[in-house]
Amino acid sequence: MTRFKVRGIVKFFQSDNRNGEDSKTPESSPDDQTNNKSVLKKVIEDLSRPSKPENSSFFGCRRYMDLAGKVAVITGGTKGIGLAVAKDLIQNGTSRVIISGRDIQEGGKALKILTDMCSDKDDGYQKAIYVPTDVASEGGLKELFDYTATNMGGLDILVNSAAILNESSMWRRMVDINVKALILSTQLGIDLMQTCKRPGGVIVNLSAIYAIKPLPQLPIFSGTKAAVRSATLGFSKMKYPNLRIVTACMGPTNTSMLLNLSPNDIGEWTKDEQEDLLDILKAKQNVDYAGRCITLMMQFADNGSTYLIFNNSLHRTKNKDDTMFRKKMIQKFTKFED
Ligand SMILES: NC(=O)C1=CN([C@@H]2O[C@H](COP(=O)(O)OP(=O)(O)OC[C@H]3O[C@@H](n4cnc5c(N)ncnc54)[C@H](O)[C@@H]3O)[C@@H](O)[C@H]2O)C=CC1
Ligand SMILES: CCC(=O)/C=C/C=C\C[C@@H](O)/C=C/C=C/C=C\[C@@H](O)CCCC(=O)O
Repeated sequence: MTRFKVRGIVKFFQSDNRNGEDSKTPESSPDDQTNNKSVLKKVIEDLSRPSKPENSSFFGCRRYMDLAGKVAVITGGTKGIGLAVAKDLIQNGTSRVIISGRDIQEGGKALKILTDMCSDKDDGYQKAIYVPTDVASEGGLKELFDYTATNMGGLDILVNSAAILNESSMWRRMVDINVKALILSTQLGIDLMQTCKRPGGVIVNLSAIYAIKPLPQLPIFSGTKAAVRSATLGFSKMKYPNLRIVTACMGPTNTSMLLNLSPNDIGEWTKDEQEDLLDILKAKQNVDYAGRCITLMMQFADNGSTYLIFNNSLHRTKNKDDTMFRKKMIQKFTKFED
């Protein structure tokens, strides 16, 4: 059990990241394992500072957004991390949670889970709503935001979780869904949050740890997630009044794609690459923990901040402006001298 306490909110998480993954790991020497682990450890140390779950504040942030009366839209909310966020929002008093996703059967199942959760404290209106949407379709995305504007009168929370992982000839679709759709959704979210009766809100865009340290096995996926991170930071620089736009870099999380992954899926890579990947995957985390962290980000995170949710712990990156070419950043590069 992991105890997670923030400003009086106490939640308990069952950590399941040790569930049998060792049995899937191919043999490697203890030295190799130590080396891989130390590389990974260094990446995390370099880019983040450890969370302090028992702290009475969230990384010293003073802001707190009350979820009561809020309307949330979650793209890719019918499964995995998106659904975990939806559950967490319902549990913590969000008034309306709209989940969207392509697959109607999946949407129906997710809606039942959410509806069952809120039936005993229903205030006479439907808290969870499923809107079938293919985010790859511009028209479909616009309909989702039009629906929200018309039926909810505005939007306070947007989580862009919809994505796919496919490095095959389908990679163009991956770019369409992971990058183009997320950018359009962010723009539509900003527009609605700006123009509704209660202007402002928070947008959380889901990136990946591979945006920071690309995986050789997933170059295109890593690239899409780097684009998400950078575009999100760029949007945050526009400093829309009362609007926060933040990035969650996800580490491997127990969702369907990862649960079904076996070492055979790892393909023809070098031994070092395979072990590096397996080391990362061994750190897979509880999906509900990921959902909880994303809600906390919504409530507390500063505009433009990036958080890493990795191995059942939450980290905030040191630099808000880490993609900007500042003097200090330039010093990290070797200058060309002829
Ligand atoms: N699970 C993990 O280990 C990691 C996840 N992430 C990111 O976290 C986010 C959530 O991932 P998971 O929950 O693991 O994935 P998942 O596959 O469990 O769920 C993805 C959701 O996106 C939806 N979706 C996919 N294509 C869509 C489309 N064209 N239109 C509408 N909805 C669509 C699916 O229906 C599903 O509800 C993604 O952005 C993913 O890239 C990043 C790194 C690691
Ligand atoms: C929304 C889907 C998504 O982004 C899910 C991400 C889940 C996990 C990413 C990461 O933690 C692990 C990936 C490991 C991949 C390992 C092997 C590859 O061979 C899989 C290739 C899958 C593909 O091409 O579709």
